[in-house]
Formats: sequence, C-alpha cells, structure tokens
Amino acid sequence: MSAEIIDGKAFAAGLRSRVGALAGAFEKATGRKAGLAVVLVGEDPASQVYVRSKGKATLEAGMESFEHRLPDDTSEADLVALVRSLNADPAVDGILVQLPLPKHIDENAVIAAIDPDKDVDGFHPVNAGRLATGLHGFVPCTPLGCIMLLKDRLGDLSGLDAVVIGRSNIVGKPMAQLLLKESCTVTIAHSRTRDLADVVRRADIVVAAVGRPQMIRGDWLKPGATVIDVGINRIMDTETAKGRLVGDVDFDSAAKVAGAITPVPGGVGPMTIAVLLRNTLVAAHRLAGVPLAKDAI
Ligand SMILES: Nc1nc(=O)c2c([nH]1)NC[C@@H]1CN(c3ccc(C(=O)N[C@@H](CCC(=O)O)C(=O)O)cc3)C=[N+]21
Repeated sequence: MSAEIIDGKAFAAGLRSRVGALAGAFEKATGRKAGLAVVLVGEDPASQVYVRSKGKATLEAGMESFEHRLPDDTSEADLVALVRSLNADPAVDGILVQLPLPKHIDENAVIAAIDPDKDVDGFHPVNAGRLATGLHGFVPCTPLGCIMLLKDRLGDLSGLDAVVIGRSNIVGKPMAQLLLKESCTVTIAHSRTRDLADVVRRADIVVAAVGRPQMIRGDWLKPGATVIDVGINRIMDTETAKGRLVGDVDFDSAAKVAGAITPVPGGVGPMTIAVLLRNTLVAAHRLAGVPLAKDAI
C-alpha cells in the first residue's frame, strides 16, 4: 500500500471546532445562537442515525438544534407547511429536510419551498443556479467538503484533470461545478459512459459518487491520482459474515496505485456534517446582517 490516507474525520473535527469558536462569537454579537432545523419524515433507520449525529454535532458546535420527526404518512402539503413555518422562524438559520422522502412526496416541491437563504444543503434550484453562474450562495455540503480535502492535499487544483463519476444534483453536478471553478478540466462520467476505466485512467483527481460498492478498482487509476470516495454502501463481509461499510472505490487495490485516498468510513462522511455546520453559521451571519470575514472558514 502506497497511498496516503486522507483523514477526513480529523479534518472535519478541526473544521467543527473552528465553526464552534465562530458560533460563540456570533452568540456574543447577536445575543442568540445560530440555529439548524432538521426535518425527518418516516422511520428509515439509516436516516435516523444521520439525523441524530447531525443534532449532536450542532449542539457540540454551540448552535441550536431543532428536530422535527414526522410520520411516514405525512402529506406533502403538511411538510411544505412545516418548511414555510421554519422559513418564517427567526430562530432558524438553516433548514435541512432529510432525503430521501417517502415516495408519495415530491422532493423537488419540498426543496423549492425552502427559503434559498436558509437552504444550508444547497439543494434549492436558486442555489444550484448561483453555483453554476458564480454567484454567492449555499454549496451542497458533500461536494464542498471534498473540495476542502482536495485543496488541503494538493493546494492549487488549476489545470488538473478531474473525473467525477456520478451525475446527481446532490453530489455529481455540484462537484463538477466546484472543480471547474478551481480551473480543473472536468469530465462527468455516469452509468452510460463507455470505457469508464479509460476515462478514469486520465484523471489526476477521481471523485466517485455512483452508489455501487467497490466499483472503481486500482488498475483503473493513474498512478499517484488523488481519489475521493463519496460512496457509503453497507455490504456483507463474506469472511466475517458481518455487515460493513465500503465506498464506491475498491480501497485495497486503489490504495496500491493512488497517491492519496479517502477511506470509508472516516473520509468524506464526517466532512458532510462539518460543512453543514459551517453553512449554518454562514446563513446565520447573513440573516443577522453581521459580516463574517471572507476566509473565516
Ligand atoms: N437533505 C439531506 N442532506 C444530507 O446531507 C444528507 C441527506 N439529506 N440524506 C442522507 C445523506 C447521507 N449523509 C451523510 C452524512 C454523514 C455521514 C457520516 O458521517 N458518515 C460517517 C459514519 C458512517 C457510519 O458509520 O454510518 C463516515 O463516513 O465516516 C454519512 C452520510 C448526509 N446526507
């Protein structure tokens, strides 16, 4: 094994403590805590785990956490009504509606109901448009966390060949926008891409966000490439007969070829939550009209 393991968990801990210090300063300046509202519809066990860890991290950073758990059969109209009440609530700076939503609810309709200036997930079309056109707005947490790890490892990304595997609104597309903003030459690959291995082999930066366990293998990589694995897949380990988490990258073979690689768990996942807190603090400053230094976080 030759690759450096990128410790996302440690980087995220550092980011959370910087956000915590700024959250304390925000409270001093305004007399109130920055607040994040998280809405969870239904009983999905994985979503419950994520929501619990988001709430815990929010409190640890010295912010207010508002959790709304709604039954599985909540109507779209009721959910939209809750979102609108959070839009109007001055104690709430950030709103996150946990995805996926139950099938009878139109996710796009719910996302569209969130005030773009409280949309700390960066999923509202207004924020997607701002990102695409170079305006200030909220950037989805996972891709922003990936960029932070890449810049920490590589410094200037300008001119590098980057391949994003996956084209979701939540990860693939905003990831490609951010890499483009950093002046990378960006390729977006997806399930219909031909000769994916050949596309990946050209890349200095590989971001894997396909949702297929261990799909990207070491022999697809350019030696020395930086590999960011966004996938979180639960599989059965055939040797131990226990469930375990793996990424979209086959870690063992990739680590022999890559220059640096994020592990799963302990890579991108913890960054997602840390950036969510960061975005909430930024939202609080904007809503309160209290300036935050440009490079503060
Ligand atoms: N509106 C919305 N916004 C989201 O940001 C959002 C969402 N919906 N739905 C679900 C996904 C998933 N997600 C993760 C957050 C943290 C970890 C994380 O911290 N993972 C740890 C632990 C993993 C574990 O042990 O289960 C790790 O990778 O090391 C993973 C995944 C946010 N999501």
